[in-house]
Amino acid sequence: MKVSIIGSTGRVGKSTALCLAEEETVSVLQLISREESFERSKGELLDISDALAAKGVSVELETSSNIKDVEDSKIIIITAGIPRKPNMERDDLAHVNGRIVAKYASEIGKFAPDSMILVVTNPVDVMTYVALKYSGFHPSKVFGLGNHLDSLRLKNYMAKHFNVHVSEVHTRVIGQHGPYMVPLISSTSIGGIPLEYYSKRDYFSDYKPFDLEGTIRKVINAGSNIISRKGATEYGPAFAVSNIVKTVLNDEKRILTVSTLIDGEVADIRDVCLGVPVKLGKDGIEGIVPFLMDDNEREAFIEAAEFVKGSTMEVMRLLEEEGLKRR
Ligand SMILES: NC(=O)c1ccc[n+]([C@@H]2O[C@H](COP(=O)([O-])OP(=O)(O)OC[C@H]3O[C@@H](n4cnc5c(N)ncnc54)[C@H](O)[C@@H]3O)[C@@H](O)[C@H]2O)c1
Repeated sequence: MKVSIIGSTGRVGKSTALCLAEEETVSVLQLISREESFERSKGELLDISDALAAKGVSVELETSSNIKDVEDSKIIIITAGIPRKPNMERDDLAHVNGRIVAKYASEIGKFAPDSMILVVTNPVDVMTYVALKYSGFHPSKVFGLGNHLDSLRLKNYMAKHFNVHVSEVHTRVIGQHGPYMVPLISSTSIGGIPLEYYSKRDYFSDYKPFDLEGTIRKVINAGSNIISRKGATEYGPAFAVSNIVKTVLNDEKRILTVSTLIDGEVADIRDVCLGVPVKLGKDGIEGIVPFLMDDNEREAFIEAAEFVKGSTMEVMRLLEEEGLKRR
């Protein structure tokens, strides 16, 4: 069970490394960095080793600046790339990060042809498509983190509002990891009871009206809100990545929302990567789980698809113009 992280000296990369190692999800963790970050990567490895000793956990940690060392990985996580600064949209990074992701995906296709790729680099839906096309992998093997994190944020806000354990909230966010995200409110339930019932009667003695619009705005702005205060998001993405990796390595068949290629399965949308609920197991995506949308959600999902597709096609055109050849 070898897992590699590309971009392992970055804030998301190193937090992900610690999280995966301390949960004993993997047996070998390969930290890949650029040549100029190699010493730093070694430092991260030593620091994580100390943490694991304190925890009494034994995971083999390796570090390399040679991409060839991703070979034999089951999953390769790409976190390499430029992060957003305050007041930037994720989409502003599409071209510059597209180059980085295309290069690594192509090398992964060459050195680890039987692996799976989990993309974290933003704008993640566009980058998932780039990784898919430049690795030459089957769509079931390439997926992106975005809406799983958004879904966790929504769950968390709702659990706090209704004062229930977070596991009682069943909800998800689909579409784009960004302003075109679509919270699936029509299928949201708390303790198995549809959300709409909670506005009709007082289920709890401490019931307060739920501000749905305000909560959705909070989820959309959650990343920016953290970035404007501390410069980056780290722990949320790292633990969300760990959920996905564990689900695959342990063949858990959990239904998580990841960015994946949509090709006619939803609202007749084709050839774009977006967040949808999928069943995940040891071979990656076992299928998109059919889900219900009301008319507004469907319209918003189609709008998200149009936006992400426009951005994706533009990046693919620029990469091809620059001579980056697909596998
Ligand atoms: N999908 C999500 O939910 C999510 C959440 C948080 C961050 N992100 C994204 O993850 C990426 C990393 O964020 P971060 O905060 O860790 O950034 P960071 O600046 O801390 O780390 C970036 C990493 O990428 C590497 N890197 C930078 N330029 C590179 C290049 N040209 N070639 C190869 N490697 C390069 C750096 O060496 C470093 O290891 C960003 O694109 C960020 O927007 C996504």
